[in-house]
Amino acid sequence: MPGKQSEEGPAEAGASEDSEEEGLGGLTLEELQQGQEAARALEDMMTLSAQTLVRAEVDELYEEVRPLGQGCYGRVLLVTHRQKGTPLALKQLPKPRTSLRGFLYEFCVGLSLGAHSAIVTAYGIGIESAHSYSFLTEPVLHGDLMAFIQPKVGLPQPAVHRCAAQLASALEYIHARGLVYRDLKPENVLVCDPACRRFKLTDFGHTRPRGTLLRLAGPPIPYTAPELCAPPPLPEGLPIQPALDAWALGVLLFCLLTGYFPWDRPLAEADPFYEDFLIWQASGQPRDRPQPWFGLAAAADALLRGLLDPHPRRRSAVIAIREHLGRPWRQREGEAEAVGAVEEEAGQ
Ligand SMILES: Nc1ncnc2c1ncn2[C@@H]1O[C@H](COP(=O)(O)OP(=O)(O)OP(=O)(O)O)[C@@H](O)[C@H]1O
Repeated sequence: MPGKQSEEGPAEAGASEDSEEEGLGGLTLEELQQGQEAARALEDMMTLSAQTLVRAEVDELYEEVRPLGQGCYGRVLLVTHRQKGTPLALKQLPKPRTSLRGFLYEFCVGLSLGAHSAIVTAYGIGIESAHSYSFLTEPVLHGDLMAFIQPKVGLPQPAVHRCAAQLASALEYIHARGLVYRDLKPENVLVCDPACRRFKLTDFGHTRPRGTLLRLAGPPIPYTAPELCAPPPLPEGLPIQPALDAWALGVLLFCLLTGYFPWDRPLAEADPFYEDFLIWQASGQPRDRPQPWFGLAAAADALLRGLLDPHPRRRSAVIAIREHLGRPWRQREGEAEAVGAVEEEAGQ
């Protein structure tokens, strides 16, 4: 079942200033500068936000209605403003697990990206309480994508197309600001309506400027790109690129189309499903097509093989999705499509 796995923790270092592309771990100078600008803008925003933190206990200001979700780092509550009654989502990060800097970082990344229609809107309110840090965003009340993916089936095709288009647009927006999202998975995609028409990306705790040096600190998951599993090009790690998100988007779309992960981890020596995929990727021959891919149509093959190219420089950008939206992504549409059609009518 797709989801419920978490990627690596960062082993970060500042980006190199070497002018040779080789010395930049494969990044061009322009790419490196884009990441450095994003890092500087975030630092400024964090300094300002630290000065305007509200110091109060959450229940003095907001009334808890119900939990909306729980992650490894924090919990998210539906609350209402005590005076105005406005419903809000409050993400609360316990102090023992989150530094002030870590909190400000996630808060400011969310604030800087929240104007996009497929990214959860952040309100510029950060709260420091005795035992936690919190910030407020718009509440999205239909849960996350995990609840909508039917095991062994996936999502109805029209919903997959909409989700793909909206997530690609959100990721393109993030990449254009010099950032890499790094945590694409169903739990971080919020669903705005029961017919799956609108989606919003949330959780910017792992987002980092392009060129940040990272090493895999835990076991890889299906969404982990293979370049992060390989020995890093620089001693401090891999300079991260938007291609990491393109990979994760390819894996997520496979899950939405089939209800399965394509593999457990992108390691040919340890995962036969990934090994079979690499053989097919290299040959392009129909006879090498792995069994889990049988139900996909030619447009989905072309899209996913581009997003899941093992070489990050050859991998398609997330926006490649646009070229493939008008065509079917599954070979045969069955029960799931019928359910989708009914839900769509109901949602109109
Ligand atoms: N604005 C929101 N509206 C509704 N539900 C939300 C909202 N934000 C988050 N959630 C729910 O809360 C869950 C946990 O939130 P989030 O991913 O931000 O926490 P986390 O601790 O950073 O998670 P992770 O372990 O993935 O890093 C999400 O999977 C989602 O179901």
